[in-house]
Amino acid sequence: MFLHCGIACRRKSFWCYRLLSTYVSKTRYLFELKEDDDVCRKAQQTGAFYLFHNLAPLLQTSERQYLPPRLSLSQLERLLGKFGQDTQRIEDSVLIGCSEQHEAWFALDLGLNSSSSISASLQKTEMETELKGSFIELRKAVFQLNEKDTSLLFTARALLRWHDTHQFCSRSGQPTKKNMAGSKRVCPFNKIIYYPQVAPVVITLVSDGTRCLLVRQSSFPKGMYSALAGFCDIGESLEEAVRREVAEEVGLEVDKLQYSASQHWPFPNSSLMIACHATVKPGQTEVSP
Ligand SMILES: NC(=O)C1=CN([C@@H]2O[C@H](COP(=O)(O)OP(=O)(O)OC[C@H]3O[C@@H](n4cnc5c(N)ncnc54)[C@H](O)[C@@H]3O)[C@@H](O)[C@H]2O)C=CC1
Ligand SMILES: [Mg+2]
Repeated sequence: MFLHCGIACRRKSFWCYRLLSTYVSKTRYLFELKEDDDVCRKAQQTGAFYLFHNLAPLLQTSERQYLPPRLSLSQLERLLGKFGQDTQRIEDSVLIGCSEQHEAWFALDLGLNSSSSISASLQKTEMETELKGSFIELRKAVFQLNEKDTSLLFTARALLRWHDTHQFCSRSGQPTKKNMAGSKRVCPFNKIIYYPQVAPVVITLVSDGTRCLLVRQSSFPKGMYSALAGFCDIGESLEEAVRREVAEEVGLEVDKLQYSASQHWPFPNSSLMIACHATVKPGQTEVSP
């Protein structure tokens, strides 16, 4: 019976192994990196590092496009050495993804004051010269980056900012400690675990069937319009948030709505933008901002 089970299981695991897609294998590896500090530390040896300075990514220009250069661990250690920094600072890096071949990708901000070493912000201009690139505000660079780099740098910015602003336990007041991957912070005093926060936001294109409604905030650059957006309140469903935001901001009542797509948005804090199409009742199209 035992033998039979053993064979069956082995067969089963053989099939499981064979059937694992590259995507599933990558996803499980990322999960392991988040859960196991030793595996993550090992992954840094063969990984690649994206650099930031005060949340602005290091970018190089190539044919009117921006490309984020990647450094190996030894290149990063050499750089830190050159600027008189302790390699301990690498502990501040956060995991942002990995390749299909399991090369792990990390992001490190050299401009923010480090939490794991006493070193302060590194000089921006000197670093730009050394690295043959510029630290450019992500919001300004976004239209000259490809989709894959945008997504990685958005994740990196959001995670780096979250760690920078969540260094203390809100109950004990003690410094919290980040795990290697940066997927959480723990208070060593009372063991509370803090996970990176994402605020759900609805963004809705309202239409009366023939026209759609675009709006602008006074803070927008001249000529910029967008669909209606707003943060979800605690206790609300997605549908309730859309109805409330539309009523609050333009005084219209939503009749029907449909989910369309979603996107992570790291400005100013991490939010999940959930996009919907909404229609108002016929004849009820008087806008009151
Ligand atoms: N991708 C796009 O085209 C657009 C993106 N957005 C983004 O959508 C988000 C929400 O848009 P708004 O019209 O500003 O929201 P909103 O209409 O909910 O108004 C903002 C106000 O909501 C309150 N608020 C409630 N929860 C909040 C939270 N978790 N974080 C910050 N403020 C909170 C604050 O009082 C704040 O002043 C922003 O992050 C903005 O960057 C907004 C418009 C266009
Ligand atoms: Mg709004």
